[in-house]
Amino acid sequence: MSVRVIARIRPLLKAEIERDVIVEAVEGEAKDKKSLVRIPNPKKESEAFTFQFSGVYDQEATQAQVFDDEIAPTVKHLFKGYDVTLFAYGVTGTGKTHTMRGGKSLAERGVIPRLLSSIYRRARKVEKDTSGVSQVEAVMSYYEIYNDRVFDLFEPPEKRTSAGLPIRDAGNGKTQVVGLTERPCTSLKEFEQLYDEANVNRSTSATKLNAHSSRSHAILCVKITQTTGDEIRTSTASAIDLAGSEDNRRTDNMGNRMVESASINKSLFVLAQCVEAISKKQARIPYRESKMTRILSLGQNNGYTVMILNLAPVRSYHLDTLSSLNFANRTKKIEVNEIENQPIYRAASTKTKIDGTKDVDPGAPMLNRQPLRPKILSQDSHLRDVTANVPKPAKQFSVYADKPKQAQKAAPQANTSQTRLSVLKKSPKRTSSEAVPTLGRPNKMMRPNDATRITKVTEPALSTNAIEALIERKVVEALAERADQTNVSNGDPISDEVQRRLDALEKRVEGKETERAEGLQYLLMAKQHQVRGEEASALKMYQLALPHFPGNEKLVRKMSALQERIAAKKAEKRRSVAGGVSLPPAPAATDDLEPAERAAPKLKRPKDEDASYHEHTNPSRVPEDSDDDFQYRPRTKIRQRPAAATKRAITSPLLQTNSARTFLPPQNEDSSSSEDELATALSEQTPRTKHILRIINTKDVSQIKLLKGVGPKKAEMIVNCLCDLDEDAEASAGQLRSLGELERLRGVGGKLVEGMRLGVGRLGVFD
Ligand SMILES: Nc1ncnc2c1ncn2[C@@H]1O[C@H](COP(=O)(O)OP(=O)(O)OP(=O)(O)O)[C@@H](O)[C@H]1O
Repeated sequence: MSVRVIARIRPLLKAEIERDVIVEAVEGEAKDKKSLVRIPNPKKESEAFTFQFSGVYDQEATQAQVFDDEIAPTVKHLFKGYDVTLFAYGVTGTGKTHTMRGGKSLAERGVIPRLLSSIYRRARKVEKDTSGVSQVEAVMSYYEIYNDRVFDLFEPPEKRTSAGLPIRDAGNGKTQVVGLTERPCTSLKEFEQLYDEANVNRSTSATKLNAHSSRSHAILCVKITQTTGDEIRTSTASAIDLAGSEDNRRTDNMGNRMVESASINKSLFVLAQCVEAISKKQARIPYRESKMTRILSLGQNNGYTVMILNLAPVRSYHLDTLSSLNFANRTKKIEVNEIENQPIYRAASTKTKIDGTKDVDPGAPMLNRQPLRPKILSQDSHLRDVTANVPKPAKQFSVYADKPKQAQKAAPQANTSQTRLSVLKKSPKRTSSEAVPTLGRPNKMMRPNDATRITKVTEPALSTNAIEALIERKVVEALAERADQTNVSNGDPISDEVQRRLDALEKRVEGKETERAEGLQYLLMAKQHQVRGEEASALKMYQLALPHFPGNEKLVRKMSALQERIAAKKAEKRRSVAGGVSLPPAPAATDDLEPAERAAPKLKRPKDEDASYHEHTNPSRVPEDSDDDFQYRPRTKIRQRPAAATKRAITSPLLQTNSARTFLPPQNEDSSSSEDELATALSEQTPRTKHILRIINTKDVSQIKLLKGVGPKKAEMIVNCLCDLDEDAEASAGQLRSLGELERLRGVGGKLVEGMRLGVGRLGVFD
């Protein structure tokens, strides 16, 4: 089924006024529930755009209503073994944290505490209904992604390492954070205490748009384990409060806030790129370009995914709201595999004693797979209806037989945990020796004379020895994994003196790298602002970057050119105002205006005042003069495409990815054509070349420097060149498409590229 998207419009805040409300929730076809969001066209107020979602909640909607209608139904699926992912998405200050966490009072409690309450209630019911035969346990982990680094929120900040926790792929589209604390949590009270304590560790700060703005993405995972006899079923509910995208023209962020903001915007930008790539069915989805997208794994993960789109109702958010709506519109079309986690069966590890009797090792886990089922494809089907009304498709594969045939006959829909439970109740409890043949295989692999066979139908494919070997391998793997995790979080004790020296060394190295990285971040942001025509903000960024590059004359030259340009524009504006001429809006963004001008009543401004929103998506409207007199000559030019290639302006992540198909003219498709060409070019490369280009195109110094023969200085140089290419109309947004292009970058050359290739080849991955 597809990702279920619901929208929630928050009430007005104190400083907002009723007549600024432009977003409304409207009834759709179903009269009992609102399902449309209506918002005016920023270019023509008389027109409105309408977006349809699975549910739309207006300003009056309560926390209970949102939870009961949209989230509560997922708990049932969680207990059937499906993973559930809930995430709140929206611009800063639109109510994500309010929706997910909520307030302290009962009525104000958000989705997360209500979800936990519901889980505990259901767990008690399961235990009661089975007279204690089924036991349910819940453990929690809670972490944040701050500046693209993962930190455990159950650990106090002073215990954090600057690099954060590593993440790795855990198969099935899941990503695992290594070394994360898991806290068992037996009651709602216990949860609330843990959750509140952990939230103190979350990075929040005041910004102009939100006094308690989340500066990180927070991910709460509740893993529930249901044990019924020898069957162990686990599933995880993940509740994610994403940080909100920020248009820094409105936040006035500076310093750390700006760096955080850049990181938040970048990850949301990657998320939007992922959604775009999925919707265009592209071969490469850029999940790996940000930790948040790797962890969220939208469209890769199995189970149920619900996105809550938080919206502000007022005009000041107009363009951001449209971008969010467009993003959500695409997200709702993403298909997610509706596959429950496979149960694990304990027992069945038998050792034959000398006297011929068998010894049971009850602790040994054994995988007992579900038969494969085809994916159910449906759009916007309601979660509640999925198992209730949609009949399970006929089993098309029989890779592993789950139970002896008799049991299957008694329960024809053997794929749900409920039926499995009922089978367990009906049939006498399995003994360990019976458990062996449950690992049946397809007929073509069956061994007719296996001594452990019980029924003719489900002959075991593996001998007892093979099963034991399999179990042993699994146990060794599990132990190795655990050891791996322990190593990360608790290394061998070392003396205080050594630790002190290590810390000092780490700080020195980190300090230098962070300094440079911070400087580069400011430069990058300055360039982004400049492309958008936000010259005042660009200047601020250059000013912040300057201390990181002392004595850099080129930077100083850039800044003074920019200053002159801003002054000239202001003078021109003053002249035109004095002359009473109403000029069309300058391409420069609103942050170049004086506050009084910014607050000027809409009527006095030309009807095209929101043009800045369209400029970035409509190539023909990119401010032509924005770069001309301010010389941004890329240090490296690459002959690539004809001059007709579109210039791609960079804007806030939401705005940029919004090709705004709903309302923008068709030529906007051009904005993505360079990406398409890039994807095609990349898909034609050899794996080794692709690997190198992928690393280079991350523009991440820490990754690039690891390529053979590169090192930190060269890596930085390469990143600088790529950033320059961002400005170049001929390049694909600073993305390289071939090793030839890489070779031609300043300071790179064929020898170095060949070295990189050999270095990658030596890893043996691509041979
Ligand atoms: N449904 C609502 N009812 C009452 N107040 C709300 C609601 N939604 C949001 N608010 C208020 O709006 C303000 C901003 O909300 P919140 O902090 O949840 O935004 P956010 O989207 O999480 O922002 P950020 O991304 O900056 O963290 C808060 O004061 C919050 O109490």
